[in-house]
Amino acid sequence: MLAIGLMSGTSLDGVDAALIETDGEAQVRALAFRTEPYSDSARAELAEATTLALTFDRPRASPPIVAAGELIVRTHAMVVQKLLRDAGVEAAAVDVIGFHGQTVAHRPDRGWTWQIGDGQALADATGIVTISDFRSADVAAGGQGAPLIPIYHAALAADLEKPVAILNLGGVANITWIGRDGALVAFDTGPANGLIDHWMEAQTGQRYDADGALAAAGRVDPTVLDMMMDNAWFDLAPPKSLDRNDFTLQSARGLSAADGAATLTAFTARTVARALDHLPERPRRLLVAGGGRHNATMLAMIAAEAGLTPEPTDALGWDGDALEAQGFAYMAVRRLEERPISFPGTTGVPQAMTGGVIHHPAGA
Ligand SMILES: Nc1ncnc2c1ncn2[C@@H]1O[C@H](COP(=O)(O)OP(=O)(O)OP(=O)(O)O)[C@@H](O)[C@H]1O
Ligand SMILES: CC(=O)N[C@H]1[C@@H]2OC[C@@H](O2)[C@@H](O)[C@@H]1O[C@H](C)C(=O)O
Repeated sequence: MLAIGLMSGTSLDGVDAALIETDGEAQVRALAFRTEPYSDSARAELAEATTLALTFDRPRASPPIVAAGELIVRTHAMVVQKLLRDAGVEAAAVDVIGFHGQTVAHRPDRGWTWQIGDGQALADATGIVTISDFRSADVAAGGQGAPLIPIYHAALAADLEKPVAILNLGGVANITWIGRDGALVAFDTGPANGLIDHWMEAQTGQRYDADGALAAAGRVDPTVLDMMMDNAWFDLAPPKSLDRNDFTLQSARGLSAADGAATLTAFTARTVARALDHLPERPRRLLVAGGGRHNATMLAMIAAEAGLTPEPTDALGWDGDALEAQGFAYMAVRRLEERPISFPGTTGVPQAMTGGVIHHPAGA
């Protein structure tokens, strides 16, 4: 099948869109990828929606969040058109879209997770069958609803020596471990770039610490780092997942811009090292995807803390910026075929299950 995957991640940097050809099993061919950055005003609107959503005890239609959802659909419909144009493919040739939407709040402990962006509206706008709301069925069944990407990681890594681990350094970090027998263990490990981005914005007005240059110029404050690590969440055995706002900058206040960047980057590295302790067996390789793989300081700190050299997935021919979007395309195909996307070892759901709601375009 030809499938498009659309991901708007926790960093709120933009919409990632990927076109792949896949059988929903071992075969995956990446055909096209692009990112549509959000404007500053769109980013602000989405950030406000997430702040508001977190104050709710359950998802409910609130005008600013409804408006943010419409913004999500408009942006995603536009990026689908651009992706199709890049690829020289007609909408009619595409079998399905996997539409993650934007997580505004993730509260599996309260029995819900909330991704905005109406799947029916996107199906109608594009004329393509669209799968949305990938996480809710898993949470309703008692799972964490995240991470979901492990089944895609497993497909990509089919021919690699095991055990192997794939680390995504997005706003939040998550790890997938694949054992010799194909067993999957996956969970969120802590913040990746989210806190650093907030720190950079507040301290320097820049959106992120390009290449980790500011962190490289600072010194890690060991007391602040210890304070940040002093959190029982890191001792918790998987399955576990995070909301992008579960950690704050509180402990770093008062540090210089560079020392804060260094300390927050070291925090990400140490939480990754700590996550490796929860794996059944040490992986032979640590492959790394997501925007954080461009941060040389972060990668060096992970190497030092974890004793494993993180290898960007790009060296294997897997575009580290595209994996999440490709993953939702892959999961959309699996949804159509009723194949599982979440597992006891990945989200903690009692039994492997599929997920996502199918929307057929109006008039189709
Ligand atoms: N050149 C770079 N140097 C340092 N950091 C970078 C660079 N490029 C991207 N990043 C970081 O990567 C982040 C975006 O990563 P990515 O797109 O993987 O996150 P996301 O998909 O939004 O998040 P999540 O995976 O949590 O949903 C940026 O916010 C920035 O912090
Ligand atoms: C609730 C939610 O949107 N979680 C995201 C987030 O971003 C990274 C990490 O936290 C991961 O658990 C998940 O996304 C990826 C794509 C996943 O589900 O695998």
